[in-house]
Amino acid sequence: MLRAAVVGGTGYGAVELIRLIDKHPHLQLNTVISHSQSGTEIEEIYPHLTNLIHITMDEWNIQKLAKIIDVVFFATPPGVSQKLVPECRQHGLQCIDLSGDFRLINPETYETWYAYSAAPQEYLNEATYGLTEIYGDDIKNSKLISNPGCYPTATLLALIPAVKQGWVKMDSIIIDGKSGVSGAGRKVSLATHFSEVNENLKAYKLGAHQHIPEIEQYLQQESKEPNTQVTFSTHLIPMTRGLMCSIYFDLTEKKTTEELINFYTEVYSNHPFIRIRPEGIFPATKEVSGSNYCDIGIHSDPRTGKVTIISVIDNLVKGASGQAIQNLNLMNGWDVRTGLLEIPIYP
Ligand SMILES: NC(=O)C1=CN([C@@H]2O[C@H](COP(=O)(O)OP(=O)(O)OC[C@H]3O[C@@H](n4cnc5c(N)ncnc54)[C@H](OP(=O)(O)O)[C@@H]3O)[C@@H](O)[C@H]2O)C=CC1
Ligand SMILES: CC(=O)N[C@@H](CCC(=O)OP(=O)(O)O)C(=O)O
Repeated sequence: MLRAAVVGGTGYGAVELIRLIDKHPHLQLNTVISHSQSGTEIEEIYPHLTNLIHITMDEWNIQKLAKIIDVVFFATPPGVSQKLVPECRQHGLQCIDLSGDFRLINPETYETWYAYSAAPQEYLNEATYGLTEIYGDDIKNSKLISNPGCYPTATLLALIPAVKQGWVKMDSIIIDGKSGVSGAGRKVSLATHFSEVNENLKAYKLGAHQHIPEIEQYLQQESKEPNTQVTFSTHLIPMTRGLMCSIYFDLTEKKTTEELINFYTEVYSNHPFIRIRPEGIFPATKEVSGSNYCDIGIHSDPRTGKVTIISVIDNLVKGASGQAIQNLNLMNGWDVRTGLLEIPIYP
């Protein structure tokens, strides 16, 4: 049994981790750390946990923590984990960070897009990008995982197989992302106020989204194409969970829908959380809700020569806490599905 701590206790990422850890056969939730609510029972903040999780949230104290836990999940905003991970690693703890603090290799890029100082270089070097299906071999040997952002998860899983084959014209990629409001976390803001979001659809952070450099970094790495750039637009949609990326690109050589679907099905054949839809069928966010699946539909248009890929995830599961558990499974030699095999909640 591995003993776990979750940091950022009152947030959505944390409460989703608590749900997943609770049903994981090799994990025990030993402590929940809260910056704002230490001393408070978690069920006071989240009554849906009543009679299920009895934990009084605590404050951060590495000396105390190191004696009672083996792994720390950080579900905190940018700028927090980069200060706490070094002391965890010095005590030999496994770390999985849900924030963007360790995702960008170049510290200056992080500082530009996140407007915080970057994490110490030593730990940026140590961190492994936790896009499970693509970097599984590296994840198995890592003790510090930088969990991908939600949009990059849906986007990179959809693009990397074709990019690696050299089939994608790298200057043609357009990613149209849409997210439910829980993607913005639990904190209150005007942008996520009910009356602003309900029966409304709006674009946000155009040209300024922190996931742009993350997507470009990994597409560049996989394509070996210097200065890879993408057009990425994000939209807030009036639902709680779920994220869809509609991705468009030009092919470098002719490929039919059937050829692409067969290829993707083969690439992901040993990856239980990726489901490729048959020709003419495209996934919807509800089809993955509450689950760790990433569902992908592909269409190659013979008229225009353009490919459209639709990729959907639950932002809080495959886009955050589920993928974190999936990575922990790999790090510890457990079956990647452990604690995660769940039929999505439908309707
Ligand atoms: N929501 C999503 O779909 C996804 C989120 N992420 C990332 O995961 C991380 C957590 O997201 P999410 O749970 O949604 O965010 P929330 O805003 O819901 O929760 C973050 C929590 O972090 C704690 N916190 C806030 N400020 C500080 C601070 N200055 N120092 C220490 N702790 C602080 C708070 O909990 P407390 O006061 O109890 O400590 C807060 O509730 C973020 O980095 C986010 O970008 C990644 C992918 C998807
Ligand atoms: C709806 C919404 O606001 N979503 C957030 C996703 C946050 C996230 O996954 O991001 P990081 O961990 O990279 O900060 C956004 O678009 O910024």
